[in-house]
Amino acid sequence: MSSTKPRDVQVLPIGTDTTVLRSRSWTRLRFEIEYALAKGTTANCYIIQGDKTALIDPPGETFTEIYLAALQQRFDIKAIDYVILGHVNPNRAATLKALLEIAPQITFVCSNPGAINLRGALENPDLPILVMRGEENLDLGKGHNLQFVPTPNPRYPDLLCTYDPQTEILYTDKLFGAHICGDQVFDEGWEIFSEDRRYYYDCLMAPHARQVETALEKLSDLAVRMYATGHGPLVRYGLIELTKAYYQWSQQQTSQDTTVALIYASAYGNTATLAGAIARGITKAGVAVESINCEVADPEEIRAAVEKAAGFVIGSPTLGGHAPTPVQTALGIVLSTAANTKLAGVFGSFGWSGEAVDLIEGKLKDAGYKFGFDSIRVKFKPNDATLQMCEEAGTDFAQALKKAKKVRAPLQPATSVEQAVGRVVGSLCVVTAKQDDISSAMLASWVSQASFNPPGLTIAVAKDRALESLMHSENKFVLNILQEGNHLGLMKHFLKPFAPGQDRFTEVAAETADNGSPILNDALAYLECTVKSRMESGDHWLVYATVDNGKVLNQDGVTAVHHRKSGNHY
Ligand SMILES: Cc1cc2nc3c(=O)[nH]c(=O)nc-3n(C[C@H](O)[C@H](O)[C@H](O)COP(=O)(O)O)c2cc1C
Repeated sequence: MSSTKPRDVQVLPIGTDTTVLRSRSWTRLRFEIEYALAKGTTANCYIIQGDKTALIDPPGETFTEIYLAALQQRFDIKAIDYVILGHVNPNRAATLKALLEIAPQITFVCSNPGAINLRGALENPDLPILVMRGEENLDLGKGHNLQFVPTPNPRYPDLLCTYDPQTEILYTDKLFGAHICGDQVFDEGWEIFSEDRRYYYDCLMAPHARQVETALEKLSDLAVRMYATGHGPLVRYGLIELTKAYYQWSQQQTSQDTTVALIYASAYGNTATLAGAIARGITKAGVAVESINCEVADPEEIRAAVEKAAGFVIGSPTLGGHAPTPVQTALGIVLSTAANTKLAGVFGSFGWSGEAVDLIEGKLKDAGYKFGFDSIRVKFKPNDATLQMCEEAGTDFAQALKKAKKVRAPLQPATSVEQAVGRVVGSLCVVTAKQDDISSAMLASWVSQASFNPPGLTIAVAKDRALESLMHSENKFVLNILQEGNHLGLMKHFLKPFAPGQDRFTEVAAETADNGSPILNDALAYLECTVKSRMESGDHWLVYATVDNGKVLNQDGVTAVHHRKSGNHY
């Protein structure tokens, strides 16, 4: 859905006295892991006009101008009484300042941590702010007697939901969103958004599933007809299913028996972005993350998380040649709590000298900890390739923990059922994919034709494969079918362990297909494919793709087939 359409603002009434203004960005947008599906996004703002007028969540500065124009066309900005912020993002400061210039009487409404951030972002210690702790109401008149529910989590400690009993709309900011841009304001045919909503949850919510569960409980008493989300389509039709799914996905995380404590601080968001990518890599390998923002966590919380975890990862920016004090305090707690048999990892963003990562790594090394990945040092803001590397480092970390557990459990011989399943054969293939600066590959034999018209096939991709992140709907890839007798070299190459972010193609002869993915010169045939959908099937994603193009490279060869002893292995 990537497009060159210009940014715009879509305006639609959604309830009594209530209108949404969706600032739309159609371009692919990938500067944080949750945008990896590259379908653009919308920044949703709402206006409620009771006797008093409230604006909820004005967009960031890339929209300031067109947003104000759209607002001015339909509403009297001078008449705005309140601006409610479900989350204070510093990039909204420009829009807020512009609003204040036109309407200096505006009172801001946010949570207590939000108020601290807002005073900083607007560089005004005397800003009029109504702080909502959960007990207070804000009566706009005409029945819009707003209630507020703080739903903090480590990544967004200031998150605040707003409920309007008049319209039964719950303004959820980060909760229940999706990064997708389109003309559809609501989620009619809601299943079409399932993959996007799941991915959004996996990236943004899974690392603090415990706090999501608490938020769901707090919100469960409200009679809600619609979730007015901060991003993507508003949730009306799939409301019950999405709520249930949030419960279920969170429960899947909180009931995992292996967890990693992900402890970090981030002054400007860069280290937090790295933390997000590492968390995604860990959770996709079936290990839970307990994410901890040292700036808001109390020592007991850090201690409990580290004690329970099989491993820990610490992230820190370098500020003034040091790790910030909350990170140093957390490090002290880790060193005094965690047995040195626990696996460790270190990462951080820096500007020029980057002492923080060295300091943390040094102290952990001195204490005898083993590392699940080489320490990650990223200059300022990470790019796509860095995020991929972080995700893969997270997966390696989780796999090392799982392997350590397996070693302790004795190996069982294959059961007769497993042996029988093993008699299902598949062709040996290599799936290759390249999107901009990111590429990946995977040996695959669970491949099968699935449709004649259109020509389509399915591929089972293990959830913890690096390639998995390039196998979402509308992604392109090449299926390289290997030739019997000429397959061992390629098989060996693609089965070997690669370092996080390592290029899989430097030592193999390949050309580029029309869809941008590599074609292996030694393949018997190749198919250029587009992912249409994916189905969750246990520990794999079953990817259905249609074939756009293809060619046999050697008419005399036959397909290499993979014979197995057990259905428990590839
Ligand atoms: C006040 C200040 C001091 C900084 N000091 C250092 C430093 O001593 N060494 C360094 O490598 N980078 C330094 N930086 C750069 C930050 O480490 C860099 O911006 C990093 O991306 C911040 O990560 P964060 O977004 O997670 O807070 C400094 C930045 C600021 C604003």
